[in-house]
Amino acid sequence: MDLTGVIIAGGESSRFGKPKAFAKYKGKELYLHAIDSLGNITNKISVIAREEHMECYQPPIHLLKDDPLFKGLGPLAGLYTVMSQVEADWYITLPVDTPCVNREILQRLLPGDNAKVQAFVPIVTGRKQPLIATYHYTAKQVVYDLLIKNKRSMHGLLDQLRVQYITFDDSCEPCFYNVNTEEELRKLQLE
Ligand SMILES: Nc1nc2c(ncn2[C@@H]2O[C@H](COP(=O)(O)OP(=O)(O)OP(=O)(O)O)[C@@H](O)[C@H]2O)c(=O)[nH]1
Repeated sequence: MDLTGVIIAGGESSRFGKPKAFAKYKGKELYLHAIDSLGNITNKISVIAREEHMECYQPPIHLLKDDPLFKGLGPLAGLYTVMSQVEADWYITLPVDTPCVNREILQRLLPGDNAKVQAFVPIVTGRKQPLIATYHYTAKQVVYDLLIKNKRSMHGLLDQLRVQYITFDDSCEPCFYNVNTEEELRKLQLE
């Protein structure tokens, strides 16, 4: 199985006030946490970053910027970018701001035998987590069709794919925590 890891890091970090990718959690930048987590399951990883930050990542990293057609249209634009520029059967996505996702979680999202499934998506405490999920390359056209109509919702994408939902125990919720503000990161450091 050809699986590419995708770190979605092209957001504005407006609530955080500075680029989240380079904020430190437990002494290490958030983007490096994401690389380490995905590195447990694949050695092919692409980071979809903002153009103005390309120089700030430490090589060797495969960096991409949003396809100009959909630049800034949210995480869906990041998914489209990697699907159109990196050939793979499957893409496993991770936002740059979820430093507690671990190998056990990602392993449960690896594609299974059901050839009809186009996405494996976690559900935790009743909430779908489409940003931390695995997508088949056949989803690319669906992503394109949404973005070209300026539809940016990842949940909207799920509505149009054959999805297998993976339900996680409520106790896993902290692993899915995503950091939006500096205050949230400070609190997380204390836990
Ligand atoms: N490639 C790409 N990634 C994005 C884009 N917008 C958001 N993301 C990423 O998607 C994930 C979730 O983004 P949000 O938390 O909603 O947005 P954010 O820009 O990080 O933060 P805010 O500006 O405070 O909303 C983060 O990892 C972002 O880096 C985009 O337009 N392109």
